[in-house]
Amino acid sequence: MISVENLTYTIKDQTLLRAVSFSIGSGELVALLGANGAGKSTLIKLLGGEKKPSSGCIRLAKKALEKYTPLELAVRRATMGQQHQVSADFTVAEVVMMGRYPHYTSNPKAADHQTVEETMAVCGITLFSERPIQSLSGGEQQRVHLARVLAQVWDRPNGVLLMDEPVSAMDVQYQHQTLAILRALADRGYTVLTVLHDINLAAHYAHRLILMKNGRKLHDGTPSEILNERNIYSVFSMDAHVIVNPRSLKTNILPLGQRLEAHEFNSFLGVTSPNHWVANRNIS
Ligand SMILES: Nc1ncnc2c1ncn2[C@@H]1O[C@H](COP(=O)(O)OP(=O)(O)OP(=O)(O)O)[C@@H](O)[C@H]1O
Repeated sequence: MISVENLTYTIKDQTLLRAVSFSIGSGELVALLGANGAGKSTLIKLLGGEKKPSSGCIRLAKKALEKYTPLELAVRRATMGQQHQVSADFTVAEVVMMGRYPHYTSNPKAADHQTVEETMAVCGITLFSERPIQSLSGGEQQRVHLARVLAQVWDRPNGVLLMDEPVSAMDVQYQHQTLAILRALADRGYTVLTVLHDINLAAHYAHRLILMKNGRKLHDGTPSEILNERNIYSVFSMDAHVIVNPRSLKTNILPLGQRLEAHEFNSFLGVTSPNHWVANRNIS
């Protein structure tokens, strides 16, 4: 449904994405994982039309993105970015209705109101519907924006959802609930690409993972195919033990953690004395 060929993005002589290629079919939930600064958000912005590629091609249903009108794209492709700028005065229901803007001209129709109610219910925010968005907690606000983005393509099972860290502010229950919603939508025909930092959450719900580092795609496959100690180290420079969870039968990683020896800690501070940090803070 969405395909990317040799996508490169350069800004001010800095190449943030290098010849990235992949495709995601209708009915697939793909998680994009990688080190900080790997280029995941840049990729989502290119797919969402917020940035233009320096070279390469993005196709939606085999047609180049630039051949669609903005309205054709808006009713079919919804993006949840990391930052959300809405005026503090809007209520929760009004923010979710913003997702329906591409679907009506002057006033929302009955179907738009029904969509807003359904997506608010799915995201567990119906109780907040008349509250000003700014009065909600960070995780609650993120669920409102999730509902807004879902509302945009709710009646388009051939739609595309591009999500950039959609659960970063959510508690563990809502992290799982959100991924379960995205998985259910993919199972109904949506094409879903989501940036995540939690590898186990990604491995539990995604059909496929794409691992990135330094603007390149390093690994692409099912969780059981690509989550191994070598690949995890190559992307995150982190030792981890990989197991199959005996209850869920999903691939799980157990990070082995890091320990900074005193000389390593001091080297961050540019000093050599082992007791420098403690001595300067009068801590016994
Ligand atoms: N406008 C810009 N000018 C220069 N460099 C930029 C610009 N925008 C992003 N970058 C750099 O491009 C790299 C990729 O950024 P991007 O936000 O895509 O990373 P990411 O994989 O989403 O990281 P994170 O996991 O930290 O969110 C980073 O090193 C970032 O500092």
